[in-house]
Amino acid sequence: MNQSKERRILNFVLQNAVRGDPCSVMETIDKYCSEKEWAMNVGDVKGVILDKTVEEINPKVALELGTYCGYSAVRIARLLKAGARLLTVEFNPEFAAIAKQMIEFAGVQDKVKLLEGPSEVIIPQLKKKYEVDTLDFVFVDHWKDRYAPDTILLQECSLLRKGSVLLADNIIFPGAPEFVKYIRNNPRFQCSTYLSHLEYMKVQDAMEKAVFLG
Ligand SMILES: Cc1cc(-c2n[nH]c(CCNC(=O)c3cc(-c4ccc(F)cc4)cc(O)c3O)n2)ccn1
Ligand SMILES: [Mg+2]
Repeated sequence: MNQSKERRILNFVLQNAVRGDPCSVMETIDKYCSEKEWAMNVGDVKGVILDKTVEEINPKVALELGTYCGYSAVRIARLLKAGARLLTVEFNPEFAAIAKQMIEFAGVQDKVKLLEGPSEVIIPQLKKKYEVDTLDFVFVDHWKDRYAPDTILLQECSLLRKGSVLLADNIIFPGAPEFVKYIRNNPRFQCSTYLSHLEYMKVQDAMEKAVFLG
């Protein structure tokens, strides 16, 4: 049975990147996906916006919705300080299996917990099952029609505190219009938009940063 694109990406990393070196893993994925096969990693251009946001917040507890191959989990985890952790949620079992190997190869597995399942099931489990109090940072990068409902669910589950930061990918392409409408008109969030480009393409995209005001 022929290999998936995600398996080809992982194999390219295993054969070409430096084990235990997160930057090498990121560079190798970006090389493969810009030269050989496009894939929906946040990528090296929007990745810098993600880096700056994580460095500014220096989160103790971070959540990622949409692991995919683990590119942004590696990207975020490499910046986390000792004792800080990233919980990342992936719905697709094949993607989760690839991401697990990617995260381990990069050597950031001690900072990352990969949770398999749909966001609407996992989010309500974070407090009791995964011992989360509140989230300092959330990277929203999963199904675009789940951005708004899951932002509401995070609030309903009391997972956000004054100053929690959400960073949402793909605000322009593929787009998350319900989320943009919800978050920009919501007095409980302070929003800013970072114009950029879709990963590995000249197509315009953007990221939305939303600070929860409590
Ligand atoms: C419900 C639930 C879901 C998840 C979940 N896990 N993994 C994902 C991946 C979601 N990501 C995307 O679909 C995505 C798509 C594009 C794209 C596609 C096609 C184009 F032509 C152009 C751009 C670009 C991107 O940057 C994206 O992020 N969701 C996890 C948990 N619970
Ligand atoms: Mg994305």
